[in-house]
Amino acid sequence: MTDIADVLLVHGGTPLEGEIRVRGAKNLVPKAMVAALLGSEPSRLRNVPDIRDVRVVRGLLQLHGVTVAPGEEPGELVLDPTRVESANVADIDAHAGSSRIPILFCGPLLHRLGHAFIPGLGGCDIGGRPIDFHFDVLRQFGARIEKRADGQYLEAPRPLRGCKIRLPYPSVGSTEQVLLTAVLAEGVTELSNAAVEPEIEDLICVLQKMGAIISMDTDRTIRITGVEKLGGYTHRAIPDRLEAASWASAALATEGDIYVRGAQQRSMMTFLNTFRRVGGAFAIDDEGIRFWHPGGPLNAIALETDVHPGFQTDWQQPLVVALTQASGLSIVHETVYESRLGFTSALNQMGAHIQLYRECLGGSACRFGQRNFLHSAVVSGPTKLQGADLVIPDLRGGFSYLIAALAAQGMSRVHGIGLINRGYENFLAKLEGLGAHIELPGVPRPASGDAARAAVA
Ligand SMILES: CC(=O)N[C@H]1[C@@H](OP(=O)(O)OP(=O)(O)OC[C@H]2O[C@@H](n3ccc(=O)[nH]c3=O)[C@H](O)[C@@H]2O)O[C@H](CO)[C@@H](O)[C@@H]1O
Ligand SMILES: C=C(OP(=O)(O)O)C(=O)O
Repeated sequence: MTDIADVLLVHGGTPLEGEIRVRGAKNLVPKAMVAALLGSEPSRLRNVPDIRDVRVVRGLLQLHGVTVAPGEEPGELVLDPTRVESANVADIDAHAGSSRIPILFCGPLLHRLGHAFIPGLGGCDIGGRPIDFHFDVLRQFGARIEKRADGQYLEAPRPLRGCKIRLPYPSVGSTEQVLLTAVLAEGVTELSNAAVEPEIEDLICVLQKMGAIISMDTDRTIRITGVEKLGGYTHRAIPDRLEAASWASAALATEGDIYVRGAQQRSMMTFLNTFRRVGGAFAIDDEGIRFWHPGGPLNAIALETDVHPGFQTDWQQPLVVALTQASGLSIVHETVYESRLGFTSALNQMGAHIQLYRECLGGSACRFGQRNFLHSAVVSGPTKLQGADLVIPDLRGGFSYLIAALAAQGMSRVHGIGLINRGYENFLAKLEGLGAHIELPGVPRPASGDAARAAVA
């Protein structure tokens, strides 16, 4: 049963207007925290958001003897890895919780301790999310992996050695696994078909600051020359382009106007082009990006998710809500995850017309085409949305339901909002600051000035 404090009442129909701030990227910050484990000195990470994935990694680092303390400026963490130690596997399991990051502890712990443990992983339920590439990679470095009832146990009988690896698909996590393992492995590692998302580039920046030698070729090949020792780093995390795009989609779907302080053009090029094709307006300055609905009808588009520099899959779900308001037929082809369109059935209950297909609709045939996955959608719009009872299925799906509820007429009851904390810092205060009419049953609303201040804090 859903906890009462986990239910949000949303009174829709009011455009979201005002300013919010995004801080460091969910898909970089926890990994930069793991990288600190590789150093022989403390590291300083800035622009750290207060989200659940950060708390999970903080807990796991502390279990391994890393001191994690606040730094001088707000949102700064100082991570001291000088006394790394083994942790109890039951404690690791208890802390790993909802995040996928624990698998990235493998390389650093194999280097520091000679052994590691992978607990059950969390992360969004948007596909099978196997970890076979991670295991293949770790074995190639020389790790031994043993599956037991409570998780996977790893050991490095000899120092890990650099190797030549080709990923079957440019997986973000597997690329990071290679980076975090290769930097202290003996010799050279060559990784081809690597993922090159902006968060991966930022992780490479972190590792380079620590003393790693990493080069990237134009053909998605990354070369890492192992070094004997790494120092600490001081780094400001890149802003969260996924959260920024979610607020942009919220502005469009609610016919609103949101200035996203911290949003950066460079990492959002593809999103911005798509947003403009749909008919959204934006203006970029040095501090952030303003997104708004310029009035008039929105345009239906064809959209295909892909690895960077393609349209990021985590942008897909929030934008689909805006596409329910566009005139005509939009086609969405999800090529990264096989089951990332299930959230649309609740949108249909609210009045949207979204039909799912097993075929690859759109540009190219993808890995899911000849299989039984509903991974393409046709969205016909515009449709008026009505408030409904919604149960949040995953992180971006959850934020999408908030957008849909805010765009809808009447009241929605959104269950399971705790999940949204995994990737959206302070989202309730941000919503309040943008003028959303929301209520947590049994919890008094802050004064509107307090909410507006909290939204940009
Ligand atoms: C914490 C984090 O950074 N999460 C992001 C990361 O997830 P994550 O790193 O888990 O995603 P991957 O890029 O690894 O996954 C992409 C595809 O590769 C497949 N795959 C992956 C690994 C493996 O061992 N075997 C395998 O088959 C997956 O099932 C999926 O179909 O990148 C995704 C793609 O940009 C984003 O949606 C997630 O927000
Ligand atoms: C899929 C996502 O994250 P994770 O990999 O942490 O589940 C996401 O951020 O949308």
